[in-house]
Amino acid sequence: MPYVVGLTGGIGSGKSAVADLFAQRGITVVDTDAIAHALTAPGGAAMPALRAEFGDTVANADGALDRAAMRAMVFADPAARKRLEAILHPLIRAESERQLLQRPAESAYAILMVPLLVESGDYRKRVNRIAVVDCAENTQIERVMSRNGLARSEIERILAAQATRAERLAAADDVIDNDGALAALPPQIERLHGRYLELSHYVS
Ligand SMILES: CC(C)(COP(=O)(O)OP(=O)(O)OC[C@H]1O[C@@H](n2cnc3c(N)ncnc32)[C@H](O)[C@@H]1O)[C@@H](O)C(=O)NCCC(=O)NCCS
Ligand SMILES: Nc1ncnc2c1ncn2[C@@H]1O[C@H](COP(=O)(O)OP(=O)(O)OP(=O)(O)O)[C@@H](O)[C@H]1O
Repeated sequence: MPYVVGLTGGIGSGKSAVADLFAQRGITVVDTDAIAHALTAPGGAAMPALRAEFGDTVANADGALDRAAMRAMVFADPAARKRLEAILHPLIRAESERQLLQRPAESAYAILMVPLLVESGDYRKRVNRIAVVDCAENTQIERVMSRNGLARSEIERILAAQATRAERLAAADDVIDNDGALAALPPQIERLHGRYLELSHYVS
């Protein structure tokens, strides 16, 4: 079993920026957001079940999930979000497990990147350690507004569906501070990488 570090953080906190720095150090990154996107791409394995549950209008002409429409629906309606998650989460979990087990031997440990890790008992049990990318809520909102062009109110609804900053910090073994410049990340990741190499050495 590989040593697995769970990487989490709220929307726009900087998980992808942090994951890239681990990947540059030869570490396998299993990205559950990327898996969710693949499952809902044209011909994606989740699309038949999503059409059956929500109707054919959830798909675009090319067969991919209409992400903007689904986002508007599920972050306004917790029951719809549960129906979406009931279809996607088991598929995401199975695929992430498959990718973890397939990791190349050169990767001494693996990063499992899960936005909803703190919220999920299953993922918490699966990981050996939890690293949280942390920044102020307002920083998250500003970054997502400039990246996706989403309205502040829409981002606030997504934040409301996630654990709070305090809940995430309470679950963290390691905290990566991403309130500053991007240049502040590599020294933090270098230090954690050294620590994870040591820790994985003792369990493998
Ligand atoms: C609602 C969907 C279609 C919106 O798509 P969109 O392209 O706008 O966002 P994307 O998938 O890139 O996710 C961006 C971020 O939104 C947040 N988010 C996504 N799903 C959820 C959720 N169910 N609950 C809370 N926050 C969520 C996360 O911070 C994530 O990093 C999409 O997020 C989705 O299918 N969500 C359900 C699957 C899921 O829970 N994914 C989280 C990874 S396990
Ligand atoms: N320290 C930083 N300074 C400035 N911009 C940053 C910083 N960290 C991340 N960003 C930018 O903020 C946005 C969100 O970062 P990133 O995509 O890494 O977050 P994420 O946690 O993976 O987001 P999501 O949950 O939405 O997938 C990106 O456009 C990224 O380039």
